Amino acid sequence: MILAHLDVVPAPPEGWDVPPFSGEERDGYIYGRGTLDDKSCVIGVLQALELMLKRGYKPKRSFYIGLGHDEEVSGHNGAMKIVERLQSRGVKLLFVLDEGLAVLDGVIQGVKRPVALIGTTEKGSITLNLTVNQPPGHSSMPPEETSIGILSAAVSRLERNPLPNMFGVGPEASMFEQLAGEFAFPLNVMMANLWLFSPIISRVLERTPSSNAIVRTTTAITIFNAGVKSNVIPRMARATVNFRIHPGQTVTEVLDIVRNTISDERVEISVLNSFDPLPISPFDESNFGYQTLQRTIHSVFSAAPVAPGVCIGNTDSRHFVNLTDSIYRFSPFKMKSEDLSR
Ligand SMILES: CCCCCCCC/C=C\CCCCCCCC(=O)N[C@@H](Cc1ccc(O)cc1)C(=O)O
Repeated sequence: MILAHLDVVPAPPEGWDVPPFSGEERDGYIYGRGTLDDKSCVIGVLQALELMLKRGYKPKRSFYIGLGHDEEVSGHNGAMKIVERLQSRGVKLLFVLDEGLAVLDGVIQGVKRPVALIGTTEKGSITLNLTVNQPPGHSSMPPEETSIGILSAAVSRLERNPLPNMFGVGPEASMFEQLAGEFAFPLNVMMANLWLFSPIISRVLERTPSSNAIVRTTTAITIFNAGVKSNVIPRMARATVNFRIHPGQTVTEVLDIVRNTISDERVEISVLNSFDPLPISPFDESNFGYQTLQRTIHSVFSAAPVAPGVCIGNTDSRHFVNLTDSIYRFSPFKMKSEDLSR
């Protein structure tokens, strides 16, 4: 089964060089909301189908295409409904392919050639609301601590105490082992001997946001709200924090650590949503899905080396775990490091 999604995140007008829904082409890039995520995959699938129909191609086995319309808000009415329908028909899938990792060109420090990473798992997630309620008042006679001050301190403790570096505990180690030959000396020797060098490598990886995201559960403060007037001390302050859980940890473990880090009973913690990291899909030589993908990537991307990786974002494919044990996340395009912020 091949998945992609039609919806995009909002596109407020400010900050765009071109209108966000113009799809304008400039210097070899198409600009527009959702170009990467996930219109390119949708168009790729549709064009392939059109070509196959035109050529009268008869596939050797049945396949499904699933185009979700609400992936960006967790896929409850798109992907989940598709899964329900397939389950009611007793369908089992050989493998699922969804958006995810890509052919990375210069993204992994020390690797010269473009390498294709197939996401064989994806991180879990927890979204929390942190709320502080303290007596309101007039700014002319402030108390020692306000709701805003207490909440800011809690949020700052979370940022200053990141969750532990888990390099070597999760599947990201297999990625570096498989890519060892792509690094120049002495990194090639270090990657092939992680039993000895993983303490050094893990420290290097945590220095950059994209590689830090693969070695630990990340903490992102995404919403912060309090106050309505400059001379009024508000009763309530609230922050939203999103954690992306490393495959070596669980929701329960992360929540325990977060409670200990905040360690302030005045900060009420409520879980808005959470799920554990996804199971690791097989990537051995006998796995039909992984091998088919690897062969296809080799033929399209000039024999780029292929390795399993951890998808740091979440996808609709996470809803398919009861239909198959083989879920792969790969978007068929090249990504350079400067593209990560696009
Ligand atoms: C050693 C260095 C390795 C660096 C690897 C970095 C490569 C980055 C390449 C691609 C980024 C991965 C993006 C994956 C697709 C993410 C899709 C997405 O945006 N999802 C959202 C929304 C969402 C979707 C489904 C859910 O169930 C929840 C949320 C997200 O927030 O994750």
